[in-house]
Amino acid sequence: GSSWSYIGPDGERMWPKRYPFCGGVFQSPIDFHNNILQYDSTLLPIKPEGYNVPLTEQFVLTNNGHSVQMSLSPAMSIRGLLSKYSAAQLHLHWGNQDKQEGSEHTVGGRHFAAELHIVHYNSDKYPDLQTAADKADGLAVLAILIEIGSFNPSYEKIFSHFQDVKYKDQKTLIPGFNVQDLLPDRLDEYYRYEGSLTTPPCYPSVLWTVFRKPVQISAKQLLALETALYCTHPDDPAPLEMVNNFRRVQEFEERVVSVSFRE
Ligand SMILES: NS(=O)(=O)c1c(F)c(F)c(S(=O)(=O)CCO)c(N[C@H]2CCc3ccccc32)c1F
Ligand SMILES: [Zn+2]
Repeated sequence: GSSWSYIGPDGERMWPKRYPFCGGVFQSPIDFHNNILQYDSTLLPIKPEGYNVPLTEQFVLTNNGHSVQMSLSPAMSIRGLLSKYSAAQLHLHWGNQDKQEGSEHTVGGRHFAAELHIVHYNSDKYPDLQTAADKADGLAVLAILIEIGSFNPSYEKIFSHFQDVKYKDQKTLIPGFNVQDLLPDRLDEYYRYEGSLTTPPCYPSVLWTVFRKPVQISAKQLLALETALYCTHPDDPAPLEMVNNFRRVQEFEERVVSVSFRE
């Protein structure tokens, strides 16, 4: 029941009034353009561990009113960072059927169709996501840019359940699958910077890894994402479609984005 939205009186321009960090430093998302990128040869490939979750396990898919989120197993983690980061949840950001440009991060000022975020917390230092969420070294989010192309059977393992989570607070169970199949194949090529949660409370606690290579889903899959879900409860007299749930790119002065790739 958080009191913020992406549109209207509680929209992103008003977030800082209730959530001061949203008007603070190190805010995300940002635009990746040439004169802020710096090659860093020390950046290691991201190494997912425990991502291949057996069919016998289940993920909880929830409509939380802002996005559709899938709980992840704490047995899932990523290596290659200073600490071990354990997976907590994944969720998506997208546009609408008339403007299919709903990614949060942009490249050369261009939006992708959508963006997947896999949220991890520093499990070397903190017991859970809530404790880690407001700590400077608390979170690591993997961002996967999504473009229109061929049908993606891995994303379909999530998308095929949208009819069961149409409305706020609805949940359903998804059999385990290899979450690594949601990632592009090049885990060694990415943008890296210190930023924030892109939703309130906007804590500046996120080490962002945005993969250079986008993944593809079909036009039909993207349309399902853009038209299936509502921000409101089933009985709400004023239903609100869950569309355009992306924050605009933030000012990025005197900050550098490290890249793990040359040209
Ligand atoms: N784009 S993003 O990766 O920054 C990001 C979101 F975009 C987003 F929507 C959520 S949420 O939990 O689904 C809803 C708002 O908290 C979270 N969840 C985070 C926000 C802070 C927090 C605290 C406890 C549990 C989850 C989260 C999030 F980290
Ligand atoms: Zn997100």
